Amino acid sequence: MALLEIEDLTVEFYTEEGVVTAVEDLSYRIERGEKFGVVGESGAGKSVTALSVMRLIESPGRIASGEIRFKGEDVLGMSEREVRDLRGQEIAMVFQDAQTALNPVYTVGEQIAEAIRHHLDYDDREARERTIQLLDEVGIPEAETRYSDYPHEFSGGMQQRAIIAMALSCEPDLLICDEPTTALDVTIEAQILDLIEELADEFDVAVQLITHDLGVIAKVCDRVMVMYAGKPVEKAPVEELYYDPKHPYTVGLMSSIPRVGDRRERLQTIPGTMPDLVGLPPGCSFHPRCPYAEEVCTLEEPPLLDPETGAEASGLGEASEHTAACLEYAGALEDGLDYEVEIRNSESEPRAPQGGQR
Ligand SMILES: Nc1ncnc2c1ncn2[C@@H]1O[C@H](COP(=O)(O)OP(=O)(O)OP(=O)(O)O)[C@@H](O)[C@H]1O
Repeated sequence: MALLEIEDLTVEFYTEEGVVTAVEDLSYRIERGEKFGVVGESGAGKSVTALSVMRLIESPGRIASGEIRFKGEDVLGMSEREVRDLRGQEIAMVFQDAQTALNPVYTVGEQIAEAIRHHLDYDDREARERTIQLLDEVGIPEAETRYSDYPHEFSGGMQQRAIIAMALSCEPDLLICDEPTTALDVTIEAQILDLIEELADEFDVAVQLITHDLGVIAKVCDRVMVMYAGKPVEKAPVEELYYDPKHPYTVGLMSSIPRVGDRRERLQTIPGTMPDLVGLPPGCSFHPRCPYAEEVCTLEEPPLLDPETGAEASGLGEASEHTAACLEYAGALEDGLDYEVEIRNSESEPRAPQGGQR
């Protein structure tokens, strides 16, 4: 049994424009201690997926169908009280904006200590000691003194460290990080990613890392799911995704991995934008932006397939599996996919493939 199992999850929002299917038939699993990345452009459904796991989807949204199991327990069937315990003690979440997660009127230390007192049976002194220890572990210098600082006295990076300390304070088994470094500059981003990686190993906590940046996933994760318009389009162990991407959308994302110091607009190499989720294009949702699309792509919607055998992926899939939702692997494209992956071994990080031209 995996730590987290999501099966055929569909989440809808009832808006004035119509029903928005933000997530559709999504399945994935996260093993204990695994670092799992979810990547895709804005609006792909990454945050909605994470909020569903925490049962935090609010009106006008609802989980229309599917199953969510955490340690085998049916999350959607839990009482409110059970869900609160799940959020406090088993799954913690770190958001992009540390400022909104910290209350400006309490000191940083008090806020973390309060979370510890609330979730674990610690008295005031123990909670304070544990907080100082945690602040130290997340790399806040002079943790004892900084305990009494207010959030505004912390830099953005320090605030995010404090939030991570708070998230870890109740010893969760899963830490969901939703764009944890988007608001930070590149150097601080790298430090926070290192921290998340170190702490995941030290605290033996699984991580679901959500980002629009494949470079971030490469640094931290073991396995990755690429999402497009509410659906998974590719799932693979991270190295395989980098060296042998199978979906044209993934190739486009990789071509736009920014290099250090490069703040250009990301994803500029994939022309077009995510489709309107109220009226998704027929067939493959990516076909209007895909350089390899053929007529069949406007007619048929590809499921996740094994690129080698063309077999349809079953439900949650195996952790080692590499699958992609492209009709090429059903043998349906006449001209095939025509891109090459360029690997430069002189670089320490895997490099982007070069998208091919027709
Ligand atoms: N409260 C809401 N009301 C209506 N639609 C919503 C709401 N929240 C999300 N959606 C819909 O769900 C889609 C997916 O949103 P989601 O926040 O999961 O995307 P994302 O991949 O996390 O993007 P980002 O990187 O911008 O956070 C949105 O484009 C929007 O259409």
